[in-house]
Amino acid sequence: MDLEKQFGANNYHPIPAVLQKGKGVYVWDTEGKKYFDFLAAYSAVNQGHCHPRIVAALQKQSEELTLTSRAFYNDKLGPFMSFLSHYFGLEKVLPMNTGAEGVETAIKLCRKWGYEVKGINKNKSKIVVCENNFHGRTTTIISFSNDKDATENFGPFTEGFVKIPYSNVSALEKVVKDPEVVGFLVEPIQGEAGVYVPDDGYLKTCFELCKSNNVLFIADEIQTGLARTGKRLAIDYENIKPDILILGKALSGGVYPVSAVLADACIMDVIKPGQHGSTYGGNPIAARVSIEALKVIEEEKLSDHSYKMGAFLRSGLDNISKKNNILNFVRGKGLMNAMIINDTPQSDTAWNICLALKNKGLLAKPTHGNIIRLSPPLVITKPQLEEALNIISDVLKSF
Ligand SMILES: Cc1ncc(COP(=O)(O)O)c(CNc2cccc(C(=O)O)c2)c1O
Repeated sequence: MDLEKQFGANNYHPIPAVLQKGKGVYVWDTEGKKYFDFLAAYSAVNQGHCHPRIVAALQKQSEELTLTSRAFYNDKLGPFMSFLSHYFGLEKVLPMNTGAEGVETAIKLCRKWGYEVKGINKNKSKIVVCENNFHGRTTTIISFSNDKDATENFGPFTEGFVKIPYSNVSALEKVVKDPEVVGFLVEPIQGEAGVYVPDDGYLKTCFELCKSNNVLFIADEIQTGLARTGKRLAIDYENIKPDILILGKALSGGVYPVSAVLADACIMDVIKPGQHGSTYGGNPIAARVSIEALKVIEEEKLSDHSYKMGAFLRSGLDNISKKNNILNFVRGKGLMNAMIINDTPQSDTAWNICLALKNKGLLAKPTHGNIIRLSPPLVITKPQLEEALNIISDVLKSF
């Protein structure tokens, strides 16, 4: 911890736990203390820490071929692209590394489609986004953030984005008719803002509004995707096939940075050789690890399991909130949930609750003041949830 403080940029404020080992839903600190991991690296470790099949894929590929760049083909990328295309039902895949790179790729793809297919005036494209969004930390992405911490003194910002309130159909209806609007970028559940679940039907209505106005519907499923919310993708709750799909985090089961952008050929083919890419994008380790990570989700039926365990977790938390007014209420879908603490966002109550949870063997972290996210690896079992609920109940009783 001290070395990080001495030599590291001060760009995080971690819960004071120094972790050394992880397995399934558990992590251990350097003193050998065991914790439930209720953050799962913000939904990057859906399959559980160090899943043996995913680690084996990483190990095997790392002894064969790690990186060639896209100057050549490699024997793992085609199978990766084919697997993703069939699994998500979109024709083409553009592989990148981090979530933000995926979002940036989607923005560039949507703009280019706007000029070359929709036919809008050069450099006039607009992409609609939602207030309180979180899509990453690059300069263009924070250009459409309204979070002061994310934007202050990082200007000048990228133009071409229109912000509207989340979960508000008429707000989209007003702006989507503008002929220069080329896309609507949305999180199916707003994760970083505090696990805001939109009204039922919101996403479907927005999708239809986009369709009827020749605007691309861009689903950022980096945090909500891959069984986290109890479905393969969060948009599956409303049977939406997005024009552009962005994946990341658990795409590699937390063992390697992998992201990907998917779209049908009529959109993806606007990108020509030499117009976009990345050194590590589509490398053989990323490809082989991700195929295994997706197979684990499928074969271990993690979507159904996440759905059932999420319902069990929320009902347990609802029972706690009935007996303890420090827990205002709970919200979420599948195993993407948050506890809303009955105090002001400016108070440090949620932080102190997380410190107390840590001392009792459960790691969680507040987002935006009084909201504590609860997103364990999806492999968590009912007995483990019962034990975790007892820890949460005991801690909340002491506040
Ligand atoms: C919905 C969504 N979109 C994009 C990103 C960016 O992904 P990358 O971080 O891989 O570039 C996210 C990331 N989500 C996220 C959640 C919490 C913390 C942090 C952090 O930057 O420490 C990131 C996300 O939750």
